[in-house]
Amino acid sequence: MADQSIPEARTPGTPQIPQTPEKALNGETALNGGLPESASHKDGISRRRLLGTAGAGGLMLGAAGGAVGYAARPAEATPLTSLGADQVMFHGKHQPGILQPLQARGHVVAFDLTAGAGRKEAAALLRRWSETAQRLMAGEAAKQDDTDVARDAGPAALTITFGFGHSFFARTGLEKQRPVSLDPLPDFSSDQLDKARSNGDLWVQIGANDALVAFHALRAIQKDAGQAAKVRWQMNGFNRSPGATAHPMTARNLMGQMDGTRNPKPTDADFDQRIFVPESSAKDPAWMADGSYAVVRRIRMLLDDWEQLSVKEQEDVIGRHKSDGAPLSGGTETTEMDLEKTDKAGNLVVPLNAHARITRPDQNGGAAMLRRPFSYHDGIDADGVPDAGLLFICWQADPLRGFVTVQRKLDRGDALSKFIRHEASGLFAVPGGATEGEYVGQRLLEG
Ligand SMILES: C=CC1=C(C)c2cc3[nH]c(cc4nc(cc5[nH]c(cc1n2)c(C)c5CCC(=O)O)C(CCC(=O)O)=C4C)c(C)c3C=C
Ligand SMILES: [Fe+2]
Repeated sequence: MADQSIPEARTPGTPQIPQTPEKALNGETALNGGLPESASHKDGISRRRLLGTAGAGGLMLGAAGGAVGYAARPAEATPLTSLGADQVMFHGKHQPGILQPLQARGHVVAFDLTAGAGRKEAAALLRRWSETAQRLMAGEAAKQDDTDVARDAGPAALTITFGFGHSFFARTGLEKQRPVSLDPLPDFSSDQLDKARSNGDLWVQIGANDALVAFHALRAIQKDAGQAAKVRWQMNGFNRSPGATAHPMTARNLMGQMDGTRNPKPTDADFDQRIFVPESSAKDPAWMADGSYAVVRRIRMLLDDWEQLSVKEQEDVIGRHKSDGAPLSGGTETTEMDLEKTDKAGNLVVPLNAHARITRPDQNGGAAMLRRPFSYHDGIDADGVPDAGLLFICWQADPLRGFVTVQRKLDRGDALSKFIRHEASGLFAVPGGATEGEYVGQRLLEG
């Protein structure tokens, strides 16, 4: 099929408004992309309407600029809602899909290179994937054989992120470039991992605030793989839809808890150091500069057992109130937890094995990670048990200092562990973002 993109449909001169990553992550987004509400009017369209809700972080385009790519949009068409118009830029220092707010839909998919495919085919694949990601994230059609699934929709904050697994490097003759941080994760006593749904040569994370936009991207990425790579496993997830709450709030997981409260923030002095590989790293190859390591765990929630607990028992497992996420030691969601506080009987109000106590960086030698999960639900097993839980995805500069340190601690006595089961696992090196004219991973594949 011919290229359907009509770039001239983008409003000429529509400004691209950068958002600070801090606002992006926390969902504290100005409706007008940080400009005064009354700022400017363009052709009678208010700036607010033009830009839409700047909720996706990265660089945003708004309603008039977000829906290019499919023809037959009437000249007088009503602009897209802010949700559809939200656009994240593909090019940048870091790949998209790390710093942006959680999207309502997510797909994660791992590929293995096929028998005949090596470095050359992998490079061509990453080039194709990068072009597709750039086009789809801009609301354009795929270059070849677009399926029309996202026709009529804007980019809806679509992000597509690419990573390399341990096995990729031997397959492509690039063993010398394999980061030591990709060494296999240790076994944990609570693991019940399905090897067929773990790891993989290549990993792609897709997020969007519209289910059709997300599926469209997944299908395009799969078709681009062609003869070079085959799907190894694929998982689907979701989060709350933007706008579902009266004001931006921390997401809830399928146990009903507020989950994400204590995520590191880009304004933290050590944020970059904890989450991204520095430009000159003694431990990492140069091609990983500005990249990050993603640990992906499919964690089933044993909801029948969990839901037997009283709310008070559930709160003791986590160490925070279920209603508002406030620590059991008092205050609001953002109040610092008082680890020493005792009740009248002298018992600690935040139990020693509470999940939110033992995962704290100050209890783990500073270990920190950026958690950016999706919930999942894959139906109900024959015995009536929901196959549901968390696609736990966390980002860090060093998985040994981040995920592994904390998971070892959890293994030794987390109150939550009775109610969850780790069923699949992956560890991927996610290189820095591509610059204009570059594809993701080029510094590795052509370095
Ligand atoms: C190894 C890392 C972690 C796994 C695995 C994990 C699983 C998991 N967590 C929840 C629910 C909550 N986690 C919370 C906090 C929290 N969890 C981790 C790490 C892992 N969680 C960290 C590093 C933190 C933050 C600690 C801190 O900095 O204080 C919370 C509390 C609210 C919050 O801060 O987000 C909840 C709730 C589930 C349900 C789960 C597995 C299914
Ligand atoms: Fe947690």
